[in-house]
Amino acid sequence: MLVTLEGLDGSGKTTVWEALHERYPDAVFTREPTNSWYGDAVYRSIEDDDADPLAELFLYTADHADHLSRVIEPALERGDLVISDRYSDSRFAYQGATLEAADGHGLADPLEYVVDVHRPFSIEPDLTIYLDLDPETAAARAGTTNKFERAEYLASVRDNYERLLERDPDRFVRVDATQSPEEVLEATTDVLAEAVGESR
Ligand SMILES: Nc1ncnc2c1ncn2[C@@H]1O[C@H](COP(=O)(O)OP(=O)(O)O)[C@@H](O)[C@H]1O
Ligand SMILES: Cc1cn([C@H]2C[C@H](O)[C@@H](COP(=O)(O)OP(=O)(O)O)O2)c(=O)[nH]c1=O
Repeated sequence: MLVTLEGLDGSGKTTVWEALHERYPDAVFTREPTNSWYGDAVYRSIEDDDADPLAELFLYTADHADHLSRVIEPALERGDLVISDRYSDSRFAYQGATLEAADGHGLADPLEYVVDVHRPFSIEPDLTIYLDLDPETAAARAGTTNKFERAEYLASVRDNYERLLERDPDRFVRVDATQSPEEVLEATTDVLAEAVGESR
């Protein structure tokens, strides 16, 4: 079973993901960007304020393809529970917003384009937990250390996440990320326990 955690920078994904290690000791914990050299390339791009948005999309997507074949597919074939801190929806929301800000880069609907790029080869999560937080609080928590962590940009990323939730209401579960870390963890654990129970 593939579970993904999504949300704006600073929404508390990594905090929850780390706490879940203890609750699900047998699960495979993974993340995007990954710790491979593809992931290193992605982090170089994040630090580059002038990165071409389309080039950046394909760097992230290369990292995702490698993540699928090296980590996700083998784990799912073994029947493991996989919990990923960010996954394809981050690309749909973030690169959709970056391309949109670049006048769509000639694309009629950047978010749909990014979804289409993934469709032939990617694996859809069984469950996506969306940590919902307003962009101002998210940017403040994240510390605005990179180009993606500014409130204005995060507002358009959040709009994209809302589109994704609307088109896929059965896969997404929204968790209110303004709650305390303990409450966010409890809500996430409840959702996970139900989903894991159902899949047995
Ligand atoms: N529920 C919460 N309420 C307040 N602060 C939080 C909460 N969850 C995480 N934080 C803090 O916000 C910052 C970003 O959290 P993090 O888990 O790294 O978010 P993300 O992985 O989504 O970027 C960290 O300093 C973390 O301690
Ligand atoms: C996985 C992924 C991340 N990102 C962005 C979100 C983050 O600003 C940055 C690094 O991701 P991450 O290390 O998960 O940041 P955080 O823990 O602050 O949420 O990359 C994308 O734009 N597209 C993607 O596909």
